[in-house]
Amino acid sequence: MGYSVIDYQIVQDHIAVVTLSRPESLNALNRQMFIELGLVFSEIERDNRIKAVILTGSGSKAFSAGADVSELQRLSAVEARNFALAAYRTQDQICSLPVPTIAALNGYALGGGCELAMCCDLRLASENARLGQPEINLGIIPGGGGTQRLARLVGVSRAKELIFTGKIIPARVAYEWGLVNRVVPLEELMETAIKLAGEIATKSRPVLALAKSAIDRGSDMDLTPALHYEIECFAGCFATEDHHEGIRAFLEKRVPRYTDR
Ligand SMILES: CCCCC/C=C/C(=O)SCCNC(=O)CCNC(=O)[C@H](O)C(C)(C)COP(=O)(O)OP(=O)(O)OC[C@H]1O[C@@H](n2cnc3c(N)ncnc32)[C@H](O)[C@@H]1OP(=O)(O)O
Repeated sequence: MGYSVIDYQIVQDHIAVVTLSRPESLNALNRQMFIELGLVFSEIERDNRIKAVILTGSGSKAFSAGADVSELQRLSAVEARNFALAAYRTQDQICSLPVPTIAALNGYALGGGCELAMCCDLRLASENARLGQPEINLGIIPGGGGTQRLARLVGVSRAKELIFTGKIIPARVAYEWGLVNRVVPLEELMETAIKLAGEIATKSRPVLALAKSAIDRGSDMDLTPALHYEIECFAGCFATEDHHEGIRAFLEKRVPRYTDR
């Protein structure tokens, strides 16, 4: 399928790379971008070969500087709601993809860009990356999950500090706060992301999906139902062919050969 504001590639058989591609506006997120992200993530979901997805931005300056401010400028309250709902649907597709996702933050990840990064399972940042929710400086608040996902990742206090001040933090601070998993030089970012994706891709696809579901759905529950949900996911592993292979390979002292069934 042809895309105009994103780029899509499959590298090393099992790894998909989706690139936000509007470098002239620091990969600002417009309606078309959300439409194409929805389409590409549907394509990825249907492709059983893919075992890890990397989401990054074009150029060396930004992952995404947020929602396209020139589009926001024209919105009525009703249209703003529809825009945020459309973004929510795409984000929900990304969050519930049964395959691990890695955001490779190659520069600014601001506003909707930071919100999109927080929809991924893991975040790697280049040393020049800067993260924040500066919407307050435009007279608005985050509308793409920033008030919720940021607070869950860094705690309510730090989320409030970022959202109330619009302050942008460097990658190092984002790492100290637990907002990104790792910080690497820009030149090594994609190599590191592909290496991590490759490591994940050696595991069983259905078992990765069960691990992701146990963590994500469980973290939206109280502890007791979450622990019961984990038990269901654990039991689900025993319905896969791959768990036989994993256990057999361990006992035979060899590397498992998963078939993703
Ligand atoms: C997920 C659902 C969304 C829900 C709501 C989300 C809301 C938002 O995300 S609001 C936007 C939040 N982001 C921002 O406020 C950041 C805006 N950008 C900046 O502050 C700066 O561009 C910068 C600090 C990121 C970089 O500054 P600088 O190095 O000086 O680069 P320029 O400002 O010259 O930018 C180059 C070029 O890109 C255009 N641009 C940057 N960000 C956006 C944007 N968010 N929307 C539209 N266009 C953007 C900028 O206007 C420049 O274009 P030209 O003037 O044509 O060269």
